[in-house]
Amino acid sequence: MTPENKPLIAGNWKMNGLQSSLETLTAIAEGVSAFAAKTDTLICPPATLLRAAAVISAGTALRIGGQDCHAAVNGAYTGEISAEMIADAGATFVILGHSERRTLQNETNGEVSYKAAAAHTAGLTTIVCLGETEAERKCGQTLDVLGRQLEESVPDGATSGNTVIAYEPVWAIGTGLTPTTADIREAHAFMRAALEARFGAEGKTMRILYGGSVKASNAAELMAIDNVDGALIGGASLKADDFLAIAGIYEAI
Ligand SMILES: O=C[C@H](O)COP(=O)(O)O
Repeated sequence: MTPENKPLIAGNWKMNGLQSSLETLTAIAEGVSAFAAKTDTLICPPATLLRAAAVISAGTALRIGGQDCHAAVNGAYTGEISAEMIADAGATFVILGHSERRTLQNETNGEVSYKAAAAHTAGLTTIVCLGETEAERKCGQTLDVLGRQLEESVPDGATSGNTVIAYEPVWAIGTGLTPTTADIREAHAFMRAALEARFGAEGKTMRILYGGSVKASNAAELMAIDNVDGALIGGASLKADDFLAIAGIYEAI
């Protein structure tokens, strides 16, 4: 990480959040200012809340992001949202390649890379998600899977300023399960080496988040692991107190 790239605590609301949820977002936007010196914070709400969330967070330390974007600039893609539309709404980040999309939408590494390039063109910072399935882990394929996903999902124009990596073991998402500290250390060290080999100094400082059942109870242990530069949080980001408890973790590390 670099001084301008502090650890990042990001919340992915997934398909959760109505207009009434903006009260929670307001509480988060107000609360993260206490941690802004040490920690970057981000909430990625559903697209229906993006503009309102950007208006609420304007002038605060909280950043807003989308959860996906189309690779095209515009056109006949019913139901899709372009990177430019996310930026136009006032967001500055976008999550791409989340396993729930890779699995449910059969999203490929190549599609993620094209989307990431479009997001960079629109001025967004991408959070590119990677992770092995339980079957791949049991077959000892974790590092092979991560290496291939890194190589094929991250476009050549990636820098530490426009790209964040999120390692999310698929079997740890929403399950309450996490890999061992040793397994997370090994995966993040492997990804760091792969990023440095491909992107040089940019790869050395590109942030690598951990995601998968991060809670206030385990965040300190997880965030203290080498090459873990923050977290991508699902369930624990839906309540302000839960998210702020994790966002403040670097105050104590
Ligand atoms: O994007 C967030 C990840 O899917 C983790 O979700 P979770 O914290 O509910 O396990």
